Amino acid sequence: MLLKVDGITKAFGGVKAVQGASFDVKEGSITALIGPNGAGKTTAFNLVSGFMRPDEGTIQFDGRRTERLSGHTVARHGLVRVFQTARVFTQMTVLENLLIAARHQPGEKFGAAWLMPGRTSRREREIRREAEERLALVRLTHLTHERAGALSGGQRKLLELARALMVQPKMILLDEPMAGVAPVLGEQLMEHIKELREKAGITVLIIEHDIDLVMSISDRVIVMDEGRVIADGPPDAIQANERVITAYLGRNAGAAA
Ligand SMILES: Nc1ncnc2c1ncn2[C@@H]1O[C@H](COP(=O)(O)OP(=O)(O)OP(=O)(O)O)[C@@H](O)[C@H]1O
Repeated sequence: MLLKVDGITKAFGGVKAVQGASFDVKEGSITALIGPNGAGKTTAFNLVSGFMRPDEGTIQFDGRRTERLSGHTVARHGLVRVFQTARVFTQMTVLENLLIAARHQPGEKFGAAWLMPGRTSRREREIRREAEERLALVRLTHLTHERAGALSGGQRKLLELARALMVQPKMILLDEPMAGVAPVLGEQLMEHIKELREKAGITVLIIEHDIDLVMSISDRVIVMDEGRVIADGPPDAIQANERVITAYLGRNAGAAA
C-alpha cells in the first residue's frame, strides 16, 4: 500500500466533516473516492495532501508518517494534489508554467536563469525536455508557446496536470478533474490519467461525481457518507452494494421531496 489512512477525523466547529475514516490506496492503482455532497471527500483530500491536519488519526505515505507535515513537504515526498480549479500563471506561456513548476523539485537550487535565452546548462535542457514530454502526454504540444491565459478551461486543466507531473510524483490526487471540461476533452483527460498509470507508474486517487466514468476507469472505489467510509471494493461490487445505493438514493429521494 502506498497510502494508508487510519481513523482520521476533522471537525469544523460542530460539523464533523470526517469521522474516523480509514482507507488504503494500492501502489499503481487508480482509486476513486466517491460519495454524496458533503460526505467529506474534499476534507479527506485536504488531510491526505497536508493542507489540513487531522484532529485524530494517522496517515502514512510511502512508508512515512505524514499527518503532521505541510502540503509542501508532502508534495516533496511525492504526493501531489491537482486542484479542481486549475491554478496556472496566465501571463506566462504554457512551457514557462512547466519550467517554473520544476523549480520546486528537490535539489533545484537555481533561479529563473533557464528562462533567459543563451544561459542553458545541461540540467536546464533536461528540464525543458521533460516539460516537452509532459506536454506531449497531455497533447498540448501545439500550445507550447501560447500564453496560458488564452487556454480554454479544459486545456488549463490539462496544463495543471502536466505541471503536477513535473515534480515526478509517485501519487496524484485529482479533485473532480472532469468538472467544467467539454466532453471530448474530458474523454482525453481520462485517457491521459490511464496513461499516467501505465507509462509513468503513477498512482491516482480521484474524486469524481460521474459514476459511469468512475466505474470505467478505477480499479477500486472507496465510498464515503457523512464523514465515514461506508464501502470499499472493486467497482462492480460497489455498484451492487446496498449501503451505497441507499446513501445515494436516500439523498436523492430527500432532495426530491
Ligand atoms: N472549512 C470548512 N469550514 C466549515 N465546514 C466545512 C469546511 N470544509 C468542509 N466543511 C463541511 O464539512 C462537510 C464535508 O465537506 P466536504 O467538502 O469535505 O464534502 P465533499 O464530500 O467534498 O462534498 P462535495 O461533493 O459537495 O464537494 C460539509 O458539511 C461541509 O459543509
